[in-house]
Amino acid sequence: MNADASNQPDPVNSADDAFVNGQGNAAGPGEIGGRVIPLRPGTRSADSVHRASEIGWGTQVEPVPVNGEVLSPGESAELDRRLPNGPVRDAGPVRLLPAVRGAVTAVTKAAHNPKTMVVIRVTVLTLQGGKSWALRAYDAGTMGVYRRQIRAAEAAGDMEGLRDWTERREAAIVARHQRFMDLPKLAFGVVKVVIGSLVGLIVTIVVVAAVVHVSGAGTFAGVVDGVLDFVRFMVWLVTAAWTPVLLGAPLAVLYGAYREGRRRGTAPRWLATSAESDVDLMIDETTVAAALAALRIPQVTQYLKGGSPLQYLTPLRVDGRGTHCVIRLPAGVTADKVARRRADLAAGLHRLAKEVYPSTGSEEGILDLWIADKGALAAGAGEYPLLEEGLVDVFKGVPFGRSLRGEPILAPVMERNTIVGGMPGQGKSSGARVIMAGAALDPTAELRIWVPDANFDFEVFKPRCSRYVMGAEDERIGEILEQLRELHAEVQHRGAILVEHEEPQVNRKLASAGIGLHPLFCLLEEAHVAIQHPEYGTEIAKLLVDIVRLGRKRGIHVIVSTQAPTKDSMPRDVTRNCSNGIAFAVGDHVANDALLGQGAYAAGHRATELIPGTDRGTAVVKGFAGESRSQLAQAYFLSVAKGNDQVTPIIERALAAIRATGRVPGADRPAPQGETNRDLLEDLDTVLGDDPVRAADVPALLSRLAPGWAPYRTLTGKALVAELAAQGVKVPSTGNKYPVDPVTVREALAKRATADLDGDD
Ligand SMILES: Nc1ncnc2c1ncn2[C@@H]1O[C@H](COP(=O)(O)OP(=O)(O)OP(=O)(O)O)[C@@H](O)[C@H]1O
Repeated sequence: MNADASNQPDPVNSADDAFVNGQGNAAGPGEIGGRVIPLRPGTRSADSVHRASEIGWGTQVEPVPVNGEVLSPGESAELDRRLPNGPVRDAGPVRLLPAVRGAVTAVTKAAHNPKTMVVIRVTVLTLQGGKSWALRAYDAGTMGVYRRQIRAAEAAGDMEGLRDWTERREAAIVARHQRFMDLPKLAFGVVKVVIGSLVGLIVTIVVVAAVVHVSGAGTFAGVVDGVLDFVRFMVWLVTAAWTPVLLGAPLAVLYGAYREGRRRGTAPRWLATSAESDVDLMIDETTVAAALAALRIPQVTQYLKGGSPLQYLTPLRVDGRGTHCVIRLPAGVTADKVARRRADLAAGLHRLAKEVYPSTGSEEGILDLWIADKGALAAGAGEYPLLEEGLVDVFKGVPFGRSLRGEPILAPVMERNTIVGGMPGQGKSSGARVIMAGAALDPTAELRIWVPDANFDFEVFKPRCSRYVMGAEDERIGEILEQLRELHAEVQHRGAILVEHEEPQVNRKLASAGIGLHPLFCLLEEAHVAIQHPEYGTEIAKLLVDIVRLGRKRGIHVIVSTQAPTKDSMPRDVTRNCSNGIAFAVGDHVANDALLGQGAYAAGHRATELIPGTDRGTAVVKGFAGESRSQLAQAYFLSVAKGNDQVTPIIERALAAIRATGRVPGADRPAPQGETNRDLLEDLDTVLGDDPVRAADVPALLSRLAPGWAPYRTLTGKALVAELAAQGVKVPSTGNKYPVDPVTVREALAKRATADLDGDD
């Protein structure tokens, strides 16, 4: 609102001016005339500023008529209320002219009327859809895809790519030309087929009519009349349907254009209505380029600024539940750099971080990008397929999850071992549980589960297991060691059975033959806890190495689960012999390669690119689809939570299937009992011959006699002498050799026996 600068002072403006200039009006109270103070630039319209500079300080201001009306504070507040953006600031209390007020009210109403907004939005989207079709038609007509790739290869100095795309373009032109040349031939062929069909139809009608006539079932003319009636009906039907079809066609085209416009997702944001919050952004070359540009990586920005399109090694194409492409990034940018900005990239693509999977392709500078359709991954892998019914043949694999593309993934388990790893809480136990649930559903399979930790995760499997140990206490880990020794012996035994049957490895036939070669699934959870146990760890590690190395071909599948495998927490020979690798989010390339194989990180198989939390339940899996390939998998999830225990019904179903055929495989053999007590004097009596033996050499003899008895493994000569002294057997020092004399030992034994007898009396 312009100031009224006439000689007649505007009381409102005067107050305003005084405020903005920081001084009062020069005229005293009651004075009408006085010095006119020009307005400070920036607080008034350009027009008034311009005039102020023209007139200079203290110049008489020309009167300018202004359409306005002085309002009372009440009227001013009422106007504020009606105007769309709340109270008017710095405008002074004014009343609009009726015509302007009408227009403002109409526009305001329209802008706030959802129906009007929808109409505008639909119109804009339909027009944009039409434009998109036109551009696509132009693109297709002028071989746009090839054109852009040729430019991109040229810009990147990629001569091979340039040659390749040029050749592809030429081949496409030749093919199109050929199709064009073939058109007359095609049309002629269609005409021939139509005429042939007509003639065939007429002949058939004539033959049928003749047969009807001859057989006396009707007359020749009757059949022909019937056919003619049918033809007349069809003509009538087409004529009747023609008008609605003609009227509906433009509507269908408009609807198609609207859909196309929505897919492009480029309608102005201010036109979005709450009903369309699910509008998807169409993923195409432009949106991908824009999302990459928004990362503000200098080389990418510079490259795109130069007008060169991105170089697509695999152009964008629909891939299962999303879109996939492979891009050669501008020189100096690694795919890893982009992958590390995954959340930012996702924001640019209007996706959640877990819906965008950038990874390193076959070279550092090649970006493999998969973008899920909006919301497509929300349901995770979905329901475990064998939740309600079904059994498994482990020779065909067990259900594990779904690829991001949505295809079910089976984990191959025979002749393999599996290592599962990742940061805490990312899904290791759940992943192992899914594999073991699958194994449980094969009635021929035996299950052994060892959890060296106080952990409920696998308790529900207990009834299906032939061996189950859970707990972090030393005794529990000692038990695990015992059972690994038993398994180690079984590996050897199975080898002998295979030799007997002249087979190199267990197959389905042998596995089902009841000769001790049934599939055996062993899970060692939190394996690092057992392997790093101060007393039993070394032997556990040694046994594991042998079992994973030799057990594969003998029908034994070992799953080791650990957090971040290092050379101390997981022997290299174990990781090397696990051809299945399941890596949930990991912290560094060392853990990555331990899970996915040496060199996996360098080859672009990177669980380091998974985001802890965001990607819970999603893993990079190796060995599930060919040895050299890895893929991203969403694991099925089987809850064992109280009130939502999904595993127990599976175990019950598995047990019912087993009862129909026999017993839980392996459960008939009692678990090896860890040694709870040994008698030192009895053992010395056994290991010592007739001559005295140096005390330092005796522990080795005792260990050989009872390898499972931990105290013998740590026993020293000096400790032995002390222990014998405590039991009444004196060992002389004799030249510092401390010979343990079998005679003294046997005397002590006899003495003890007599004392026992005396006690009994
Ligand atoms: N495939 C999945 N789908 C959905 N949620 C999952 C999936 N896997 C795991 N989760 C969620 O993550 C939680 C932790 O999973 P889990 O116990 O398997 O992790 P972990 O890696 O074994 O953790 P820790 O190392 O602490 O034992 C689960 O309770 C579950 O809520």
